Amino acid sequence: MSTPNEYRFQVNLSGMIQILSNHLYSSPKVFLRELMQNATDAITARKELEPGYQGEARIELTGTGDQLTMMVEDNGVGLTEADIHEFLAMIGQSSKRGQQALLDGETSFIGRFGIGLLSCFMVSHEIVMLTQSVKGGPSMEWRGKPDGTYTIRQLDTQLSPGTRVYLRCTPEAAHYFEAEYVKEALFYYGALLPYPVTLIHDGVQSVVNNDSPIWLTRPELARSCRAEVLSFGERLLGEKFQDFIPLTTASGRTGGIAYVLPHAVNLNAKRSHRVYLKRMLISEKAENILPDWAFFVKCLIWTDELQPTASREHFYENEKLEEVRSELGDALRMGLAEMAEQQTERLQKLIRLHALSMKALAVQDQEFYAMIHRWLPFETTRGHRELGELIDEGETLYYTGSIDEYRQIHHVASAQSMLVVNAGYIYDKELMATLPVVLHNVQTERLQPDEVSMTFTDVAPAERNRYYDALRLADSALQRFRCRAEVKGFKPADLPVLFTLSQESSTLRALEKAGEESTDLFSSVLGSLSAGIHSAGYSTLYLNVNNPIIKRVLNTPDNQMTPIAIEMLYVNALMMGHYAMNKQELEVLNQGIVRFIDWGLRANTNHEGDA
Ligand SMILES: Nc1ncnc2c1ncn2[C@@H]1O[C@H](COP(=O)(O)OP(=O)(O)OP(=O)(O)O)[C@@H](O)[C@H]1O
Repeated sequence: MSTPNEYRFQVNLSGMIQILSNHLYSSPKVFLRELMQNATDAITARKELEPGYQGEARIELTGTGDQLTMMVEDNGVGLTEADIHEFLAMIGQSSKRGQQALLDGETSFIGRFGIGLLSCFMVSHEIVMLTQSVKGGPSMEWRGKPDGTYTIRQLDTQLSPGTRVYLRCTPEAAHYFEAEYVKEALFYYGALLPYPVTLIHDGVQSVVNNDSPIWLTRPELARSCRAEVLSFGERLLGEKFQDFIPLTTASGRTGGIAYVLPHAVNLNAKRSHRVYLKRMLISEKAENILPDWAFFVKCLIWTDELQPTASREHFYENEKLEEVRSELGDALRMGLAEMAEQQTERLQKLIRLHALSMKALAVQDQEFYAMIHRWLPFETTRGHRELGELIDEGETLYYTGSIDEYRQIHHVASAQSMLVVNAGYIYDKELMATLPVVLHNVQTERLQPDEVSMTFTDVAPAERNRYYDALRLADSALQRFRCRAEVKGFKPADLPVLFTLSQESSTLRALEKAGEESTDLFSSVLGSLSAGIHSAGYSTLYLNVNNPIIKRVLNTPDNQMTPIAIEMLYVNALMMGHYAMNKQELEVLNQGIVRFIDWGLRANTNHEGDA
């Protein structure tokens, strides 16, 4: 057997660049972020060698058209010839992964994957780097091409330590090299950088990041610089905010500002925050850095302890992230608690705008619920009210468990001034159920629609006897819907009937509806399930003796008209209660409408004939 020959994998660099640009980076514009990160890391490395060293970065734009060139210069550590061979000539190799960093995942640098520089090939056909290491040696030039070839040469002149990267734009990327665009992009990525970033164009120099405000590193000071914090948020996040909550953590290695969104947000809206790693913008879409309930804020967060993924757009889901997320959540919660104690008007305003968020949080945290409960809004039979007002009424708080249940009873309940909360919306049922646990002097009780009938007035036996014939006709008309008729008096008088379902009949209706829409096999399974609850599954159609139409129906029973009128009132009550109708009920509705039109027209023709 011959010995196997050993070969080395070859990398198709242009193929890899395609993959990176299509799958890793969201847009070619990220090349500037990668260059700024490298400059920042180089300055950090130099500061480690020379504590107190003042770093800076300069970005110069020259030329026009296809000669448009960008130069990004830093006064960081630079590279020796050996460094170039080790780190620039080898994709995936990075000078930023020291032994310790590998062991504990901690590093003072942003880069770690050894691929960031390749993003420059999305906007340029060549990367030229001139560099001088602080360790000495000659100044070097490295030229890399997207086909994977590169050249290295020693320069005749000695540069001062640091690195310059030159890129000449491709025609498609010209936009990313325009001065206005570059200025905005530099601010976007580098607004918080702790060293000056200067843009030079047409002989004009401008520093794009002014001095970092003090509250950046110490968010607890932000409150005393309110106007400045708000205008900073507006410039960075493009929205006019009116309120914010500083976010601090115990370690002080992550912090930020949570700007309260000035508009209500959809529960499903993406909760993306802007995160700076070592003061450099890493992600504007970080979704996983705050708890889910924090959808009423947009945050600027800075951290030096989390690890970004290679795309930089997310952070690794690890224990550290979990810890930071929960600490930031606590800080937000504490900010709200402080408002509840000291600035109730501010909190009230916030809750009005973001009630859903507050309710989500209150469901999770009873202490918080107790603190803010007074301002939570609910829909009730007495209009939209805040919970504090409802509690002050001093009554047991009745609530329904679904919107449909509420619809069934709210006419009757509100006509009788009965206070019922519609707890059918998200979180409301849980909040009503746990309220007595949170506030011991408050009673709540879930109301079933059939319990509302208890507030009806009974009809005297003699009067009831008079309706015997009409009720018999009504019962037999409703028999096939497993419903019975009952006469009661209730308000409002213009409500002719009220339909209520017991728990069993509600299940039965749902099973039957599902059966109609399922395959034969499944519907027979559902059929056998429903057989078990048939006997108990009767619903009730309450006929309101105070209503003029019902009075007429009850007082003039008619073998032909009464059953049809009762059937129509029955389907009408189903519609009012938002029940899904089965086929049989829909047929009744259709036939009834046609019949009534027919009668109406006939009656009209007869009148005309009379005339
Ligand atoms: N401005 C610079 N100054 C000094 N060294 C640099 C500079 N830019 C790049 N390098 C060197 O080139 C290497 C490769 O850079 P590249 O941006 O591709 O990857 P990285 O920054 O190490 O990691 P990542 O892919 O996570 O950004 C770096 O590890 C660093 O050694």
